[in-house]
Amino acid sequence: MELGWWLVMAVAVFGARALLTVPLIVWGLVLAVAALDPIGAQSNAVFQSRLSANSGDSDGAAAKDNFRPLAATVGRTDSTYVEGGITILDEHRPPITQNVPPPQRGPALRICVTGGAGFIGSHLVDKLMSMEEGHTVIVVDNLFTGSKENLAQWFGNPRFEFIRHDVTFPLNLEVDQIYHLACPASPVHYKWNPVKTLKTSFLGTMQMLGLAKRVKARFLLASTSEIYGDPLVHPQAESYWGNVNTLGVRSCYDEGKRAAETLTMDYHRQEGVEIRIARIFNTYGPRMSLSDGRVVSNFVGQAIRGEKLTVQGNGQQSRSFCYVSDMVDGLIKLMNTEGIDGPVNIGNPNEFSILELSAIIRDVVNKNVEIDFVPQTQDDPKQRQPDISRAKAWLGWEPKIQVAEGIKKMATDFRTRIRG
Ligand SMILES: O=C(O)[C@H]1O[C@H](OP(=O)(O)OP(=O)(O)OC[C@H]2O[C@@H](n3ccc(=O)[nH]c3=O)[C@H](O)[C@@H]2O)[C@H](O)[C@@H](O)[C@@H]1O
Repeated sequence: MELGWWLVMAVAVFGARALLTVPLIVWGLVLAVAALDPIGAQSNAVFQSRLSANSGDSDGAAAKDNFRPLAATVGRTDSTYVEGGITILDEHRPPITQNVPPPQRGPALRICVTGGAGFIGSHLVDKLMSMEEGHTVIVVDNLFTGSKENLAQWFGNPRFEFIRHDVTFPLNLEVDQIYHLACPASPVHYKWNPVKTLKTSFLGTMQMLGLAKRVKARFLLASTSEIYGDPLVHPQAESYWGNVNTLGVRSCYDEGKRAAETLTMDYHRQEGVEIRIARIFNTYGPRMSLSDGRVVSNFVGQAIRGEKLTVQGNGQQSRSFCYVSDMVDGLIKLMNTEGIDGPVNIGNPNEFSILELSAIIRDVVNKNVEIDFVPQTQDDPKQRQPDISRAKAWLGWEPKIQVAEGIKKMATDFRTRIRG
């Protein structure tokens, strides 16, 4: 019988729609046979040549251009894969689950820096982002005292993220390390809203320790020399328990950080969280806020503007000043050194009275400014000098930058910002 009659009969018996499925079934059978083809490369070559023919390109290059480029799939550079002799487009690729070794965990870490938009925090971020390991850095900051400008160079970098967040509230992140710096550190700032300062120290540390526990991250607390209060032992070693007024105007910060240290140790002892406690002594450098209120930034700003240097009290009280790059190196060493078992002072043991500091700043920045003696603030510690034996022994760290050199660098930055 002629083919036309067969067709008329088939439509009458099965209907037109069923008839259309026949070519699809035939095509499926062809594919199945091809899958069993022992000479897969041959079928592949046929497939490739058909692509080439369709594109009018004899060597297949133009046809390949139609494929989605493949990014990072276990060393492959093309955008097809061959299975059973058939080349399959990338978008139809099944998940690769067999015969591929799991990705090796490299030294690049996901690192959270709370308070990363602040003075020390932003310098720490710069250093972490610049390290050859290729770390990803996630800054968490509510911008109360910090500023996005301090991080301007990193916005748009795929290894950098910024989260505007108040650390007293819960936060979920997947990270390997947490540097917890978030808290106002200038007496002017922390005394402005003491209740919030205490909440930030305690609740903020509690939230971030909870996160460290959940994701098994190593946690570094930025504590402070202020936990020694008005010290009766000089210089201050980590073994000294301090002399703090629980009721004074500075207590919100001092006692807040002392409670934060206790909480950190308890999360370590009770929950097994890997912790580090850095007791940070007075730190200075470029990028300090012009309205920070601390002595070095006040004096450098005043000297540049030609104003009198405001020495509080008689200027005989002492501090030991650490340049910010030394501080950041110390923090990173502390975080990454194994076997640390207790707090570590990070600071520069070179001690100066505030009057001596004013003389250095006049010498380096502006010899023509005068001193203005103004009232002393309540509970101001009379002396402070870190004993850094532990940092030397445990971390192999000690500061390198002398005060005059550091103040020169800081003055360059302040001049630009003050004079524009
Ligand atoms: O810079 C820091 O890293 C430290 O700053 C403060 O501690 P404090 O030592 O009181 O810092 P300043 O406010 O810079 O005061 C240092 C001394 O300079 C004096 N001062 C301050 C400002 C000023 O204009 N003139 C002046 O004589 C103060 O009376 C004080 O004796 C914080 O409380 C610490 O947590 C922080 O670690």
